[in-house]
Amino acid sequence: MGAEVIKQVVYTAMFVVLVVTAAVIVRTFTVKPRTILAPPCTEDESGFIRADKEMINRFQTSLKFETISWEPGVYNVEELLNIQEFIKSLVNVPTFLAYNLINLPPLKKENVDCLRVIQELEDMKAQIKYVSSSQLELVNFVKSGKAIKRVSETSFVSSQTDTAHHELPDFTSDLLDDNLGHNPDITPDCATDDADSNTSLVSTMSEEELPYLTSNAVGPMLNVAQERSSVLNTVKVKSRVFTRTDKHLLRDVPKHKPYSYTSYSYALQSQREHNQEYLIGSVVGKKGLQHGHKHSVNANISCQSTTDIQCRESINVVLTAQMNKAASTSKEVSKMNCTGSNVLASTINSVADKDNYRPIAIKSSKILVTTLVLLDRLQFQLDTSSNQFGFKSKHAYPTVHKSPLVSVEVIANYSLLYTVHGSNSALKPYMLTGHLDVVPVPEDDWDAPPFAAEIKNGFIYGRGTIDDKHIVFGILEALEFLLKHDFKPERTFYIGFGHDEEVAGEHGAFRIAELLTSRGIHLDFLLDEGPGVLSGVIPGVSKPVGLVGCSEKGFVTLKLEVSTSGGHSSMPEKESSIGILAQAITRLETNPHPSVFGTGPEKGTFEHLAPEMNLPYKMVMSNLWLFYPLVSRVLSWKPSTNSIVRTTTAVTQFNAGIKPNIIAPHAEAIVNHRIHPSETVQDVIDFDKKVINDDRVKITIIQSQEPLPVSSYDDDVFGWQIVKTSILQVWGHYGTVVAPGLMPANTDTRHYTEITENIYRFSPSFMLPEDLSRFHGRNERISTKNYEEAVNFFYHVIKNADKAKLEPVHKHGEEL
Ligand SMILES: CCCCCCCC/C=C\CCCCCCCC(=O)N[C@@H](Cc1c[nH]c2ccccc12)C(=O)O
Repeated sequence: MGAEVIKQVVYTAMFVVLVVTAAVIVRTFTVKPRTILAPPCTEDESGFIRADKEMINRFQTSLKFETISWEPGVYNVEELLNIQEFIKSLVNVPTFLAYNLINLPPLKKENVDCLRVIQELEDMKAQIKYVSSSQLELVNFVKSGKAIKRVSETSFVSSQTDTAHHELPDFTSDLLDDNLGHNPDITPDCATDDADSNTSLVSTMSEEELPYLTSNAVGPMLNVAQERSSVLNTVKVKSRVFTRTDKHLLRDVPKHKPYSYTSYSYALQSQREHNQEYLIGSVVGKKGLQHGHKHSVNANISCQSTTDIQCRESINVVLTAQMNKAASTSKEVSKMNCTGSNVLASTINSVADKDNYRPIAIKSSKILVTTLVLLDRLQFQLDTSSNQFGFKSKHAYPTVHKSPLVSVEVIANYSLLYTVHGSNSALKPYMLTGHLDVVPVPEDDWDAPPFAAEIKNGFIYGRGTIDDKHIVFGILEALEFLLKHDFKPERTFYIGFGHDEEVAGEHGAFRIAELLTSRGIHLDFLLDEGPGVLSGVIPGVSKPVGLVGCSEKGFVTLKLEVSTSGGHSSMPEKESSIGILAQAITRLETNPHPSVFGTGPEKGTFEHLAPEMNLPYKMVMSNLWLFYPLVSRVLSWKPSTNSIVRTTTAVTQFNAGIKPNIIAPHAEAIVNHRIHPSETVQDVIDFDKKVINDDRVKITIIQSQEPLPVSSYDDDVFGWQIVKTSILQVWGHYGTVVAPGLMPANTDTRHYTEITENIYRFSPSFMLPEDLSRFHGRNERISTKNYEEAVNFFYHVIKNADKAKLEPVHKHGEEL
């Protein structure tokens, strides 16, 4: 009886194994590859855009002007010093660090630490070029003709410039020079005979001479030319004067050091309660010979007043008097400290003295500045919303910027929204997005300097090459090419370049999306950065894979805190805050969130790729119904593939302790989870609490985002087909296959979910496994060939998307 049962069981088992094996074999050999829609794009095909020297050069130039997004937050002095260390490492590279240090109440003099940091920052500024946020405010002010209201009280402190290299024009000078001549009444004749011959006049700069202006500043600046004469009451003083430093004239502003080529702007802020208006005056000048020579300068002094009549009158009178005085004593002018810059500074100071205005000095240097506001706590708020971008889009892409089909809007001061108007309003618009900012470069051991855009062995090295400037400039190149070749789109499309993607896009992409929503715009699809063409990254596939992110993981950043009583280290308790927290962290790391492989778009990845895989993989991947646990385990081995099978856990910060002999009363850590689409923020927190299982560990949410919806990757869906076809047109000749996938990191797309259901994430970068660590890491680079491919990819996207629909597709592929 027993033997009979065993026999039955064995036979049944053998039968099951046989059936399963047969099913596996049948399945392995019947899964069909997905249809390739488009023919590969060959070099002779009309429309192929060749990356000539100029194109590469434009891209290189863009890489030299970086805007680095710092995580906003409150930093203590030590942290600030670390940041400072980093900033120091940028000295001597043509990099602009755009940041604001903001803190509000006045600095207490007795706060030695704070003063020390500020002094060091000041010293540091002598060596670094900054991009000014205040410049834009100046421009906006001039444009609007009315006051700029500031949220907080701020003082603008200038930076200095090393003139030796990377000469860049000062756009304030251009702005203000244009104003000269509006009021010929006040043109005192200052000294003219002592000017050094090396001193060249700061004359009005032509557009051609301003190639590196920030696009966001250029836009409003150029528009302003026609308007400004009518809205401003301009006082012009053109003079040749002598200069020394003007440090004693600047109130509310730390001392300046001598400078070599600088322009100045001064503003008065009304202190009247409900009347916060600005008066802005500017001096631009170029200093002549140094070292023992007279410091001659050719200065243009210009003053635009606000709508505050009293203030305006006041400054006009004082300025006129000052300049007349300078003119009448021209030979003595250097002695009396009547200088191009300080005439205006002293004028403003006198007005301030008598009329209760608060002077604000903006000393700018070419493309410049940081805004440093001194505060009374040992803390500084780093405000990343004031970035500027130094790429020459307007000049490098003249057809785009002059085309009547294209309109450009500056959003949230620094982001850009292009609308390319199509002729057929029946066609739903689409959108291409990218971002202008980059992450910092903490390491200095790159194979080529991170901000020099050097080409080595066919690769352009530089921060931003793959994240994300190849997209920004790829799009602009393609559009320039198309418009030059008389492309007139039928379908309207938008191009959005956010300025703060690296710190979550809360200002840039958010506002762009908000604007589009307010206009009632609904998009057919949107394409943003994402995985790319991956070669050797996905196990079992030898062909390159064009992986398109059809969903994006969510995230939750948690703060874990433990507080204990602390005390003397000679009499410790059994457990410390550090020990308790370390234990919690260890528990989290040793208990990863469970694999949910196959419940999100990663399933589609393998459905698409199984037919392309080598035999053992093909068998396994074609039969996920059987091999799920095995595949999930194998994918968990490598960080890149592990990221798609589960919610990941990364402990990113740990802070505790004050001194070797003090028991740390407080320890805290930051944990960053990326959430798989089949889980929620709450699921993650519940899991963590269970794993930590210690009430002494306080958990708070710093920031979170639920995973994003999964966009359709059905072959009938227009946006998916556009992206897929365009990938194949460019990379098809390598045998590339396209597959949907899950974006493991976050992008700006989360801000656009209300205006389209179809969001695709794909970066036109060809990546080998070792390239994945270049994102935010060392030696970020792109080959010149790849950059050419990126441009051609966007060319095809724009061309393909202009069709009402793509050719019918016959579908293959099935559920695995
Ligand atoms: C079998 C499949 C294998 C899958 C392999 C996956 C390969 C992935 C390849 C490339 C990944 C590219 C990652 C690029 C990331 C660029 C975006 C980025 O860096 N984002 C940052 C910053 C960020 C953006 N938005 C937010 C919102 C909230 C917090 C941070 C951010 C990031 O994600 O941290």
